[in-house]
Amino acid sequence: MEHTRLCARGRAGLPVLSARPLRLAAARARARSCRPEFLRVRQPRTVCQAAAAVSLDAEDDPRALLEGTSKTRPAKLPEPPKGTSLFAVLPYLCQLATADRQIWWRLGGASVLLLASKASGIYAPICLKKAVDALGGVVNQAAVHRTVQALLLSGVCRVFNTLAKEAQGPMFTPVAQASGRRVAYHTFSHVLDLDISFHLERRTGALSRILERGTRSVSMVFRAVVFTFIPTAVELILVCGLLSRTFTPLVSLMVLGTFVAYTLWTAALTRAAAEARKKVNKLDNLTTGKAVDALLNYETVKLFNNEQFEVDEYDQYLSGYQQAAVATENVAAVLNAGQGFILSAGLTAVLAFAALLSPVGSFTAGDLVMAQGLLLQVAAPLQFLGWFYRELRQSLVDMEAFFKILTTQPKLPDGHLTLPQPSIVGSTAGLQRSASAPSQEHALPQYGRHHANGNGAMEASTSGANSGVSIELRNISFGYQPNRPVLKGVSLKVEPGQSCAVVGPSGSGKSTLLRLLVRLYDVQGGAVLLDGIDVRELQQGSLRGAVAVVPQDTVLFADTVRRNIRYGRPGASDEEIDRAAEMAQLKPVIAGMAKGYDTLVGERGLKLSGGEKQRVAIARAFLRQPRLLICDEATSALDTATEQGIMTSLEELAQGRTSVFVAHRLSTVQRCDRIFVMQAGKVVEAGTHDELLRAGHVYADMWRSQAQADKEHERCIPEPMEALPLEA
Ligand SMILES: Nc1ncnc2c1ncn2[C@@H]1O[C@H](COP(=O)(O)OP(=O)(O)OP(=O)(O)O)[C@@H](O)[C@H]1O
Repeated sequence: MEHTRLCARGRAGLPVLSARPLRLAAARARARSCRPEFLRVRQPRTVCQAAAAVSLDAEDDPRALLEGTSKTRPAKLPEPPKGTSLFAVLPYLCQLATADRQIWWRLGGASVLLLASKASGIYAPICLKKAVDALGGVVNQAAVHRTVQALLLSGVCRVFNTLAKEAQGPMFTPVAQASGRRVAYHTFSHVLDLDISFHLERRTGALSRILERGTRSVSMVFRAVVFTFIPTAVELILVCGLLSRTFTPLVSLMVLGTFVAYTLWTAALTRAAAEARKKVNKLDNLTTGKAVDALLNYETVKLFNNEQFEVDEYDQYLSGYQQAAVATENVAAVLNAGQGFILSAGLTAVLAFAALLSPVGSFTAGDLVMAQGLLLQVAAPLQFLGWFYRELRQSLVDMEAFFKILTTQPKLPDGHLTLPQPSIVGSTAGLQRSASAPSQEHALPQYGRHHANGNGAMEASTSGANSGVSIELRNISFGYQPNRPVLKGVSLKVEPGQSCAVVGPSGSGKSTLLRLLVRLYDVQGGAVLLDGIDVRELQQGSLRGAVAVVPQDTVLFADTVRRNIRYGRPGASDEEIDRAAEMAQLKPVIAGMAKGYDTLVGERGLKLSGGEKQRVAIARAFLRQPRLLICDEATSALDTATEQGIMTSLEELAQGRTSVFVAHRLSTVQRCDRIFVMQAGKVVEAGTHDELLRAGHVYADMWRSQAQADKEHERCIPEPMEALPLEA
């Protein structure tokens, strides 16, 4: 445990970064030592890519470590407790542990071992008493024999005591570990279920610290109770019984008095330390959050030459943390000193009074040796108990923030309806039609069937058949903040299978409109309807399972190209992935990679260019074969030639589905069935490209100015190199 603490907090007790950012930081250092000209000559982004490459290529495949692990999902978590006192948390932990079917025999085994270890621990001083008493009279050969026998037996008892104590760990640890896994599983799942606004309000680094400390606390409390508090209580009862019998019950009362004073002192000071700990935790969250933020924005930091600025800001948090940590350490020092004093004074008094209060002649020298042994025996875990109690209090503080997250309810309650399945079944097209070696199962028309992985992605598309959803926005209004409306009464309709475009100036609310379509937020007025159903009444799984989004900024997982594409439909075969990559014009890029599909793309996909990342997102959409395709500036990072090729592919994908394109470059959406022009949160015009040009308003102006800009751009393109004179 001490080891874990050191790892988590660093040697000086300061928070350190988790392994991943550390690797990135190490890679950054290595990248720094490279010749900057070399890095710059290749491509501007190479500094960051080199860092990612060094950190990730060197890694072994983590999946190799997971062979043979359990695939069964952990049982549901009990309701988190209302408070975070030990009495509120204990029933929660009991409920947690009892879900494990092994608990009862393990608990029985651990109890037997506990009693055996405590009994043998107590019997050792009794043997010592016998050894001393044997030498109390005439010291002859027989007396020495008896002493040696007693000493040997005492040694055996101590060995047995240690073995039985150590065996309790393997007996109970699987239960504690299973509970830890269960808590971590459900917490992670819960956090993923929370809505986007929860995540936008929090820093990822800080959130991960809260979760990490929370799950650690659960196992800490477990250990404190099962391995320390209960065994110490059992030992105390046994020792007090023995002391009462040997001396007088008053001696036992004095032992109990020492324990009570010790506990009260510990409790009082720990309460004060808990307040200081809360501050330490907050600063710890901020420090980690700051570091993670800077590392995630590594490229920006580098390009603006702001390393020192970032380090200075980080250091401010570090110094705040340092102050708060020193304050808690001071409280801990006072606490430890008081505990030491109470224990030493109390136990000395117990021994002295045992001799004074007991009738003369009623006890032997051996009895005093035994009492000393017993008291030391019971005091040893007590010193531990103090540390454990402090840890326990701190764990309870850590749990407060953790339970707060666990009890946070998503602001978007799930609906109960599912999208009606498309009724028209046509011939298979898209991936099935063109996949080089489709599996037999996938070769069948599969309308209305959700994929076995449960993500709801459609597995087939139609050529000519219509599996699209209808979209209707009824006078919707929305703002991220109450006093700043973004959408002000937007109404529009798109028929199933139609393609539409949303265009307009930056900040007019186009992406916001798309977020409302997939219900990342709820509208504040009006309604969003898909297939005539208010999205608030739809199960979010059913809604998102029918949609594929190609976002404005694609961020990839730190995994292989193959796994990143497969994310569009986790059950997809390699052939389907290959076909999707082809449709997204990604194959030439993959062919140029050393490990092809198995190339790692780096942290957040940093090893790929913006256009390549965008094409991975497009490949995912092809794989998903959605009923509603949403492209938010899907080709903005591509050159014109690649853009045209991909637009043709996307148009093919869009056939028989409903599609919504947000684009700034109007030429990419002119073939859409309907174009909605937005300005300042309102739809100001709607129609086909030709209709809008004829109308001669906003769209026509945008078109003219873009055409003008394109012409000027063409004029600026220099002549081919060979046509230029070699010397001016
Ligand atoms: N999460 C958010 N919280 C608060 N305000 C936001 C949030 N996201 C967007 N906004 C604001 O909402 C407005 C509309 O943003 P939106 O992204 O929808 O515009 P857009 O038309 O898609 O712009 P662009 O073409 O530049 O992508 C902007 O003023 C933006 O600052």
